[in-house]
Amino acid sequence: MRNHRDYCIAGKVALTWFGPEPRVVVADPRLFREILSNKQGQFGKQRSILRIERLLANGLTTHQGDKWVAHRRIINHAFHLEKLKRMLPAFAECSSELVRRWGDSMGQSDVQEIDVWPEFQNLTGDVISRVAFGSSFGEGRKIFQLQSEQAQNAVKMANVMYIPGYRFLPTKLNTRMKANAREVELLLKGVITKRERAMKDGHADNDDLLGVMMESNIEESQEAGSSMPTMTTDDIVGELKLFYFAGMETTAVLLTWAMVLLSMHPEWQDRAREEVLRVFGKNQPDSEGINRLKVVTMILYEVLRLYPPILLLGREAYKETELGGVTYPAGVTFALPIVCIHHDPDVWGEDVDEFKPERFAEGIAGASKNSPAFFPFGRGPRICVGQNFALLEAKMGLSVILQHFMFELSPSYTHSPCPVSTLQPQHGSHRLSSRNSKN
Ligand code: HEM
Repeated sequence: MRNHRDYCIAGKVALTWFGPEPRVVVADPRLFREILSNKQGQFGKQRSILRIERLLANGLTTHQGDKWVAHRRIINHAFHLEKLKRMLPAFAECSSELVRRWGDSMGQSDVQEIDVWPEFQNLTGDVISRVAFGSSFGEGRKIFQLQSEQAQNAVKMANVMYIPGYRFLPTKLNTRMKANAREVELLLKGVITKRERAMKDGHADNDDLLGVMMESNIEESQEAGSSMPTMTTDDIVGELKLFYFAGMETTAVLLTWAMVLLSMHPEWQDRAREEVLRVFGKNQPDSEGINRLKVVTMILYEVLRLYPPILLLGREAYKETELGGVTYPAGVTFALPIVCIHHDPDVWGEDVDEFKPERFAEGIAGASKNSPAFFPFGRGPRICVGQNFALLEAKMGLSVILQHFMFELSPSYTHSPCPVSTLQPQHGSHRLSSRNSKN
């Protein structure tokens, strides 16, 4: 290997040592795009991260090669905007339940402190349970609770991961994780078997994620001329488990930071509410109206720029590769810090750390200097399959809240974004004052 100076390109690439592998940190948006686009197929997901992800769910994020291609095609279909429109009533129902609960807990008073971070975790868990399973929402909810516990356990486990073989020891944590995994699997297989039976009998309601995924699984295998479905039941279980991990906390932190920033910038809160009331009045938001929300979209993009839920992506050179004029040996890992690119003054201007949704007035392409540098959902073939889902969910949630409440930060709030599995408010009890909107 050459000396580390060889690995620095224009001050935006630096070599660091993390664990047993050399890591190259890439903070140049052009190289960032080149790696994520992976046109020559030389980059794969970082193998050490894949091992941790597999502990939680064996799904799209951990698949490689042909299996990933086949699954991605089926899942893309399930997350297509047209399909998501059919799921909109489920999004609306969960958001309305949330504001109903907030309203009830306020009783006669005008002002109340609400800890929105756990509230949004519950909301996004409910949404994924309802959107994924439709009428089997009850089982979905139980799965969501178990998966939330699994995610917390996985963070604990990652902290002791460096002890070789530790995860195979019968510790309390390992035993609990195994028991949870078994229970989730049983519940999911039960829901899938029930749905398969209903599909055969011709009375399945296929407007949910599970139904759409099972339908496109059958279509895909028919197109390939195979009598066997492309995805097995175990594969579907893996993908459903993944949706909880990939989609729950990410969207919950997006909504949380959106509430924080709109509390800090009441002028933008007013503009967003004005838009929501102009488009929907007090009616339930519909997909046609959601498409017309320009201010709310600009706000969500700016929140994702300042507080990207996923801070860093990892790629590994699976073979010797040339990048920015430097040749790297196979096995080098590239750390792609989304958060650094999103806070680079050379890319966004001197006001980079300010909340200015107007940057996105002309869309994403025009928001940064020279070339697009907005990567909250990644980029290239592995780009987040759930980004339409997440934005629809966030727009629905925020619109319904704005229709019913005005909000400001509680005096007890301390601003301290903290990277856990996602970028979260460190002081978990994240209080905000809310009161009924006079509009
Ligand atoms: C604000 C919310 C979200 C953010 C910021 C986000 C971010 C990301 C990012 C950065 C990646 C790329 C990872 C990589 O390249 O290694 C990704 C992948 C993925 N996301 Fe999301 N995500 C969000 C919501 C969701 C939702 C709601 C779902 C599903 C319900 C979802 C499902 C997935 C899946 C399955 C992948 C793997 C794609 C693949 O490997 O082909 N995400 N997400």
